[in-house]
Amino acid sequence: AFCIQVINPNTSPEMTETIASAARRIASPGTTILASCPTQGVESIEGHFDEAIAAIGVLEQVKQGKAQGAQGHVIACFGDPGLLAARELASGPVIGIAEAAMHMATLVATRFSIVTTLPRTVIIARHLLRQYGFEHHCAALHAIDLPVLALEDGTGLAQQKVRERCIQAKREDGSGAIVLGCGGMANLASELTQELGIPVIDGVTAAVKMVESLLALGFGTSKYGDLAYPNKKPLSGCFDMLS
Ligand SMILES: O=C(O)C[C@H]1NC(=O)NC1=O
Repeated sequence: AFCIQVINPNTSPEMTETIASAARRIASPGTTILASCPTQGVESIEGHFDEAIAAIGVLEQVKQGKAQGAQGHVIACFGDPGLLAARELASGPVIGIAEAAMHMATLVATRFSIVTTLPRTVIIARHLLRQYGFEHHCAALHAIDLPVLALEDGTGLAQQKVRERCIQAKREDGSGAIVLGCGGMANLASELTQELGIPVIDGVTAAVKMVESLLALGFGTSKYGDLAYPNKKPLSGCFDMLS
């Protein structure tokens, strides 16, 4: 039985719920999901500035999750904000949804496409592909050109745009799989997989299963080298919460 913390790095309660329900749906029977989002920060993450703010909230949540017994952590934002810093703080595995979805896509197809929200986050996804070494696996990146919280506005427009973009990507890119580029798309993957007949991969569910796998294998984050716990030093002002 595992306890896995799933962190929505933005402060949207609706998106936290979307993410939490996807994580709980896929979790093994014995796995408890602790879903959370930062108490302060930014309601959606749509660029480098937002990610810098969100990363502090991720660290605060990881610290709290450890205290609540979390054995592993998921960072449920497609920019994987604060991933390496969170790995320094954590004992258990920490997996970002972008890396999780990308890894999974490479296991089932030779090429994958990414469908995300805004054009500017396409650029950030490109940075991640390079950082993770998946550039040559990714055939194309697409944006639905709607803000992240359009996924939670109840109109269904963003969901329809994601569906259209996935259909277009399958037709045009020659990709065998599609990666959904937002935590708020977590509830769309299984229906789109059925409709398109190819793996449409959401990073929230992928990351939960990867954390479960690492825990089942007895692996946490390696604390040898640059992911060792941070050097002890006084943290001033609002950062005291991270001491
Ligand atoms: O980068 C994106 O478009 C999506 C990313 N932003 C956010 O607030 N949650 C996410 O998954």
